[in-house]
Amino acid sequence: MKNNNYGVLLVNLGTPDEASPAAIKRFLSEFLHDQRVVDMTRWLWLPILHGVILPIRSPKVAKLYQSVWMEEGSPLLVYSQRQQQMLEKQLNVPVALGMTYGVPSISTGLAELKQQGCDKILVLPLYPQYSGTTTAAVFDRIAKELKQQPYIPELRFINHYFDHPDYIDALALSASEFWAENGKPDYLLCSYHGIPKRYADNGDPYPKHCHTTTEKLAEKLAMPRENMSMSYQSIFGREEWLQPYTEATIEALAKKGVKRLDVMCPAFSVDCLETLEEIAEQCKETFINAGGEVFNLIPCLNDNEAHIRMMENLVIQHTQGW
Ligand SMILES: C=CC1=C(C)c2cc3[nH]c(cc4nc(cc5[nH]c(cc1n2)c(C)c5CCC(=O)O)C(CCC(=O)O)=C4C)c(C)c3C=C
Ligand SMILES: [Fe+2]
Ligand SMILES: [Fe+2]
Repeated sequence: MKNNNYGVLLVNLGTPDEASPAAIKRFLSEFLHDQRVVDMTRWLWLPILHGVILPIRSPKVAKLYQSVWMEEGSPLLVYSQRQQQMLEKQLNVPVALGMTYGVPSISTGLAELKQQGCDKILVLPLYPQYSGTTTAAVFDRIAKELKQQPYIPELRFINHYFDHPDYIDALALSASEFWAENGKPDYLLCSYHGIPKRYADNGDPYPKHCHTTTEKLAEKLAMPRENMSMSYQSIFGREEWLQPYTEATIEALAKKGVKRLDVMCPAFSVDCLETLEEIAEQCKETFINAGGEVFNLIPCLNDNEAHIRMMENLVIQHTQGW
């Protein structure tokens, strides 16, 4: 390996280590304790979390995870590990994987890089669109970890890549390759993970980033704008989230006469519960029940060659001078 003394920490959200209610409860508990994710006053939120959400949601969500679980484990982890291995091979510098919640943690990822002699670290959160709920949560974890160390490495942090030409190209290529094999749909919907609307009103740029990604992708695909739009999925809790909601959009499209619908999920770097179950299973059922005929989830970029090349270029750009 080259010895520039720098390493890359790839970060994603994290996932349960088993598809059992107990493992999911552990994961959700860590995730939903983070005030970046749920900002409600602690004395109000903690009784709801421990008294209602964890006991009720864990067994329910366990069944959903079981429906997408792969032989090697949770899809989010399996694809993330492939990305780490491929990027390391491609760059020929140490690349470690760390999850904000669960294992492998950010702490073990940083330790791995330290052990390999890296005193410069580039952090690449695999969230193309910045959100305080995801990207800033990564930053918090890194700061918390390094707080305990006498020597901190030189750090660089990639905030977003929602409009990076290589990212847009990778998305466009994955759609065109999918269509070359399966034919073109009547309509393409870009479904992004949602956040509470209030967070955006308070300055989270996430929806602006999602809009830009969609616009640039539409342009690149030369897709007529009447045949393409965007929406937000994975609503949680009672307050209003970013609109339009994915499920209602899909139902309306079927009722308007769209027979074949393809959905892409550009905010997800890898396929996971939210794409493989919520979109490919639940939303497909909604579409068919409302009169649609053919529904496809275009897979996430996962370990696509173009996706790894995009990461490689991001790393090269952000390590100039190292
Ligand atoms: C409670 C609020 C949540 C916010 C805000 C939120 C933002 C957010 N999440 C992702 C990416 C992922 N989320 C995933 C699962 C997931 N998300 C929430 C809640 C919030 N997400 C929950 C409770 C869960 C767990 C499943 C469930 O109980 O429904 C995942 C998948 C993880 C997996 O194991 O496969 C991803 C990825 C983004 C990008 C985002 C904000 C932009
Ligand atoms: Fe989420
Ligand atoms: Fe979901």
